[in-house]
Amino acid sequence: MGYLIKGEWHEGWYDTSKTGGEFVRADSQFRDVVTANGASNYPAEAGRYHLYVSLACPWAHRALIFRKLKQLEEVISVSVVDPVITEGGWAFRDGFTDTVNGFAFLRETYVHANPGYSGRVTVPVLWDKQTGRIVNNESAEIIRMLNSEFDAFTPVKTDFYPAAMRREIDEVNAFVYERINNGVYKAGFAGSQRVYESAVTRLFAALDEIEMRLGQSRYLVGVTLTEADWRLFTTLIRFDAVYVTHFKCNLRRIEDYPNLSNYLRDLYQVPGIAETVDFDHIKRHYFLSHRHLNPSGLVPKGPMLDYGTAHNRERLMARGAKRSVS
Ligand SMILES: N[C@@H](CCC(=O)N[C@@H](CS)C(=O)NCC(=O)O)C(=O)O
Repeated sequence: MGYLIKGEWHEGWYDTSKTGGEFVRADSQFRDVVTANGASNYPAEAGRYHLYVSLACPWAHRALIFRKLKQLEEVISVSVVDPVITEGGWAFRDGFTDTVNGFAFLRETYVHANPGYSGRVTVPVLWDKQTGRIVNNESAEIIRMLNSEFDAFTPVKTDFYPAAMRREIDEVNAFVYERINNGVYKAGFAGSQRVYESAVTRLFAALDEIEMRLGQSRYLVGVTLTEADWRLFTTLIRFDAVYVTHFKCNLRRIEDYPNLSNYLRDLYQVPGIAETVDFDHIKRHYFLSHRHLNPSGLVPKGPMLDYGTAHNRERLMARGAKRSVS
């Protein structure tokens, strides 16, 4: 694992010494947008854009979910990196190939797009084949583009970020991002016992709150399945398999929460979603990439959980969310 400084690769782990042991996620740097109406440099077109993803990564998983839900498989192509990060960062090897540029390492896309790039090399990356540039490497923005800007090229017009619900979706997203999506990393990458304990306590307080909310409504924002649910899903589906042990988020499992565990099954069983979940990549990525957290390099065999079993969420269809997160 490492990062680029002015286009040069350096090996190195996240430095938490300057932040009192706290893991601080850096902002993504490529923030252009694809637009349906040509209002940006990147007009929506079929076959022009490419996604670089890891099947292991919760942020990249968001993008794969939106590509699947919006039936954009023929419109936006994909390259999958090797799930294990070793020296050199995310790489294409052992059958994982960069089908657009033929690069050996993902970092080459960053340097190609910006030769002076300094920062981490992360997935997902939305690449423009026409200009050879990175359009965007922020999953929260990539899913918005897939949700709305490619509707001319898909029969699926479902809007997962409807205008009338945006305020509430944004509110839930902010809470879920800070306390849960990033919360598991704050626990797992904490550089001291104090920081870890505080992170894990905040994480589970947030899960308790979401558990209550999901007792009132089928989805995070009432009876409509929205972007907010998919953003939570990618963390929940990794939780019992990885975060409980590898990141020491072990006060409870998702399986121990009646509402969260049924909700997770409900989302997992949405047509197409199970195909986007790859537990082999997920487990190998975390347990083999962060070797200082798992020096033996052994990948756990379990847990034995089946997300295809029945859930009880339909009974909540008539009711909307009454509670709001604080
Ligand atoms: N804010 C970014 C975060 C992406 C991210 O951190 N991806 C991780 C994989 S789960 C990564 O590529 N990490 C490599 C690194 O930090 O060196 C997004 O949501 O797109």
